Amino acid sequence: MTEATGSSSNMLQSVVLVGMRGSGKSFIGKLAAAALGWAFVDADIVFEEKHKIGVRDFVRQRGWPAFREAESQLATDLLESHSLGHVISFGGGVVEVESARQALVEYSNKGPVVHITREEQEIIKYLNEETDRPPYGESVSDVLHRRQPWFANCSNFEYINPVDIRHSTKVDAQGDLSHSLHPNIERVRRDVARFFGHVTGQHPNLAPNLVNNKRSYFLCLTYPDLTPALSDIEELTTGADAIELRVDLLHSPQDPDDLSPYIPPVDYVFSQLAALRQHSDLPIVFTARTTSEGGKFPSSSSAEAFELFHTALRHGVEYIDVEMAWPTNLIQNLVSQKGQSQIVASYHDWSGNLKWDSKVVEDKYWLGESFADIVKIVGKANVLEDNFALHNFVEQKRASGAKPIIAINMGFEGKLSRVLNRTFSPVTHPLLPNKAAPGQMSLAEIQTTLHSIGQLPPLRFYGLGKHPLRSLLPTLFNSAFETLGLPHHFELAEDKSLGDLSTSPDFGGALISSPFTLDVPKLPLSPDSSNIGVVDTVTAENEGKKLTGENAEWQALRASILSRLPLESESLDSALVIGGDQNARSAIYTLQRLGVKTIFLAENSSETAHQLLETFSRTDLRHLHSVDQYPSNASSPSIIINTSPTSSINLTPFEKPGGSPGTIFANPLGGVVIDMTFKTLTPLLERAGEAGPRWKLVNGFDVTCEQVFSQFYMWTGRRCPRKQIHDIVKKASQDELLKS
Ligand SMILES: O=C1C[C@@](O)(C(=O)O)C[C@@H](O)[C@@H]1O
Repeated sequence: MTEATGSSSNMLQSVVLVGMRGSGKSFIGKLAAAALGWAFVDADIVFEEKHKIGVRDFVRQRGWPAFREAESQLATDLLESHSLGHVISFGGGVVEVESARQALVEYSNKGPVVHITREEQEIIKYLNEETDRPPYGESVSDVLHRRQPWFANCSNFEYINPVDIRHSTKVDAQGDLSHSLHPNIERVRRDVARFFGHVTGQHPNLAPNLVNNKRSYFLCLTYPDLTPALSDIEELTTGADAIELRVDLLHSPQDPDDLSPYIPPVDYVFSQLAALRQHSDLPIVFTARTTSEGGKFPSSSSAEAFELFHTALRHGVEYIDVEMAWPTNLIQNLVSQKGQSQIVASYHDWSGNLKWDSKVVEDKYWLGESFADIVKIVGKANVLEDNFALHNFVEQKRASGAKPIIAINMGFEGKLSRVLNRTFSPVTHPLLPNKAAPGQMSLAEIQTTLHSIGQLPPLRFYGLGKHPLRSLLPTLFNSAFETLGLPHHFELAEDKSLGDLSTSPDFGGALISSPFTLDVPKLPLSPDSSNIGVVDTVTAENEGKKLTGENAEWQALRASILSRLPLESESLDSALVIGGDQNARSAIYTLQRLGVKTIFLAENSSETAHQLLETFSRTDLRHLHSVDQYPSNASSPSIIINTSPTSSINLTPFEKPGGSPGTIFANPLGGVVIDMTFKTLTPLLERAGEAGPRWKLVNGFDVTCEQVFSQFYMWTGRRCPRKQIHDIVKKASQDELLKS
């Protein structure tokens, strides 16, 4: 098996996909290419273009050996000619030829070769339904088993295709607030983006707060089997920066309970990881805590531990916790293979005898520092003063520009050290079956304590302007602050000016709705809000001294679309924006950023339309005076956004049942229809619903939820409790009073 690539490789180095026919290489490859903004190359298609004959016919006319030779020649050529900025998918049989295997192994020393895997039964089912490719002349299962070791040897990463084709037809949704109705699309897209962003180094999935030296936390999962807890992962991890998978605590339900010592089987560990990845894109801290350091992993089983660690790197795990007591040569080898992932060097002393000002601690620190990205030292406090000694040690190291350090005292007396620790504080959650260590606190408990001891100043956030859901905003933000134990407060300040509010040192930020949106005085703008020309959020840093104007709406639109857009919609040829008022700017910008080729704007005022055409002059934006002018020869849109409840555009074509105008809903793959009106169902959404279940419906409430998530993150640097917000908004949307 080749290993994860060293960090010196070029980050534009193309990604190569190998794996069995039917494992989903093209499907995952196209999603990966879209996420990276790279081009996708299907080697089979290049083969057909080059040889002017289909793969199936080539094999029929010239036989398998000739095909294999031509295929492996092409593979070697492609690795050279497309070595940068591409996602290249190779035919499953490429590994049958020795020279192609060698070329892949060589390539894996500089770029990612990803083995796409999928359950055997899934592959067989898929191939039984498919007739385009030449028959093997042997059973799929035999072919799979023969090639399996080659795939593993030639690749340095592995990605488990998360799409369960046996269930994928059930992915459907109506225009309801609940995200959980269409989880697969969102999860698959996010997971592919996370994995490929990380392994290419384009967007390493590392915790941003850790990088910026802000306070960061990881949640320690203590389940033997995560399956029953998966639906709670979002709630459990709210506000956290990473998730610790305590591999030593995993126990397969298929193994007897009393096996001791117990090492969870590799397959079990990585199927648990894959399941976890489907419920969170937070970075994972992969830990096999040994019995001598307080865990359950046999301390003498270094070979098994390092097999797990190397496999974790292959699966794109972001942080690996390596105890300093493991053999040096094994550690060094792992470090040399870490690629974009990071190593945490850890040392635990449970005895209660660890002295933070001792040579032992100093030596452990420098040992960890010599090979890891983060050093973790955990002792046990007997008295409160043990935490002061720990704190002094950390502050000294920090003052000398040290690497990030996690320093904790276990035990009840050690809680203060958990509150003061800044980097990756391990936290628990009330819903977990048990704590990973004595004295562990929840994230909310730590925040509340930080506030009580004067370390987390309360900030004030304001709602300016007349937001359509203004009566709800304080509840949304304040309940989210409360859940995370943050001492902040949100209030409406509709008649106040940003200038007056932002001079106060406790100013945390503001949300701005029209009529203020366009004339925020001389605020430095983020690149997005400056391109859009609309500010709806103000963030404050440096005790309010550094303000920035942001746009959360486009982020909300992008999230609403990406979580619903059919996975098969790989190229977005066209989209329709209805109405040209202020929201149209963020809508057009979102579509542009998503790579939509042609955007039609239905707006009856030529003046309004022309202003937008000028702003977005680099986009292929075409003006229509009405929706039914949508050209019959243009491809049907995959995304339709009605931007305004008071749109001047005539929506009567949508008003009568069955009356969908022209080709608007004709896209066979369906798509996403967003009506930013604050009604659960509008004529546009109703017509889209009639067009079939492939159309996913989004209303103003849905978009607002996403906007709140973005604003909350911009203000606090922490993820918002999503379900809680959804529930509040859903309840409100059912309230007749809000349906104005
Ligand atoms: O190393 C640590 C710290 C810890 O032991 C604690 O004290 O919170 C919890 C462990 O899960 C983690 O790996």
